[in-house]
Amino acid sequence: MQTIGVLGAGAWGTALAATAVKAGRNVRVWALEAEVAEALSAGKGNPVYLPGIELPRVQASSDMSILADCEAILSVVPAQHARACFNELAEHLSPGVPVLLCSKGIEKKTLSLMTDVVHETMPKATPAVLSGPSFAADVARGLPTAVTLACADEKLGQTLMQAIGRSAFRPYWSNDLIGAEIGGAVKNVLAIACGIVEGLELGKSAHAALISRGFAEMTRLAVAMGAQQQTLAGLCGLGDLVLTCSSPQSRNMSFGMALGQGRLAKDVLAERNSVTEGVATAPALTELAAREGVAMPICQAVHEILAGQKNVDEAMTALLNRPFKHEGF
Ligand SMILES: NC(=O)c1ccc[n+]([C@@H]2O[C@H](COP(=O)([O-])OP(=O)(O)OC[C@H]3O[C@@H](n4cnc5c(N)ncnc54)[C@H](O)[C@@H]3O)[C@@H](O)[C@H]2O)c1
Ligand SMILES: O=P(O)(O)OC[C@H](O)CO
Repeated sequence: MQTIGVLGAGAWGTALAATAVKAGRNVRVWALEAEVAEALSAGKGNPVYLPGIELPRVQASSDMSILADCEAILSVVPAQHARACFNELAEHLSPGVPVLLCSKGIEKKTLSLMTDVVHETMPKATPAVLSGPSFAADVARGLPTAVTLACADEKLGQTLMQAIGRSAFRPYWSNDLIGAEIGGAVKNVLAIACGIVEGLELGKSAHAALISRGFAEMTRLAVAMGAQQQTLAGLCGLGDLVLTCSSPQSRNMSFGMALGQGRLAKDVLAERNSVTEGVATAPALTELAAREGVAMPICQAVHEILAGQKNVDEAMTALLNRPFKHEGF
């Protein structure tokens, strides 16, 4: 597998393109913005979404035909834009080409996971999932990172791992796509909750409790949707939950911190050109949890805050006054 396409040139698409180049691949990138494509093709990196990171020259364009003939596609567009992008990508994709889903979210309109969106829009593509604790800036700087690469076919999984992996970017194979997707989507909503706890200065004990009980929510939903419980204990579940809930480098966590400090969601989001995936995933998760009959009180509290149904104090009081119960998942 020599030629890799990257759909989406935000911070993560850029970091993954840099990784694939370092792994020895030819890399082609589709960027929404022509100026981003021009900068990437000129070897100037990505001044809009990942400034200050060197990226050896890649072929980039804002015309999606650049991805035709690629042997694998890394999809790194925000979850709410994936369907529209895949509809366009379908015209350029050869049958059977693996599409490695690297974004972390659930489609709000349909409650679809990204693999569902691939099946619906590009039925001849082979979906796989890349998810785990990995800040784009860390990966682009070559700092050590490990992620889950979930793919139903182990041989294809090995091929994809060889294509993009290297010593500082270590993929681990799993056959559990649903577990990998749910882990990545839910941790973003929990990171907003952790940020709120941090912004309210409720202390590290509350922070740890939230991570543990959030992990139980993530696991409950994933298992109800057909995932293996052990997947959630891995990089794409607990690993990413710990990273994202522990650092304001996370957009989701820093967004939650701002809410906890009394700022309005719309004002914080208006200041950003980057995506805060948990904002759209929170309402989707609340609906999914109801559909699957699982309790996700922390994620629901985040949704209620974002929907203006409760303020942060009311949401926190409601969570703290839930009945005492058995600790299990
Ligand atoms: N940044 C990270 O550290 C990181 C790490 C792992 C996973 N991810 C995931 O990767 C995905 C992309 O995040 P990011 O950080 O690379 O993005 P970003 O926040 O850096 O940039 C936003 C991206 O959204 C794109 N975009 C905006 N409107 C669009 C539209 N209508 N159609 C298509 N694309 C559109 C922009 O072109 C840009 O590429 C998210 O799901 C995120 O959760 C990010
Ligand atoms: O900045 P965030 O919150 O989107 O998190 C980035 C990555 O998903 C961390 O693994």
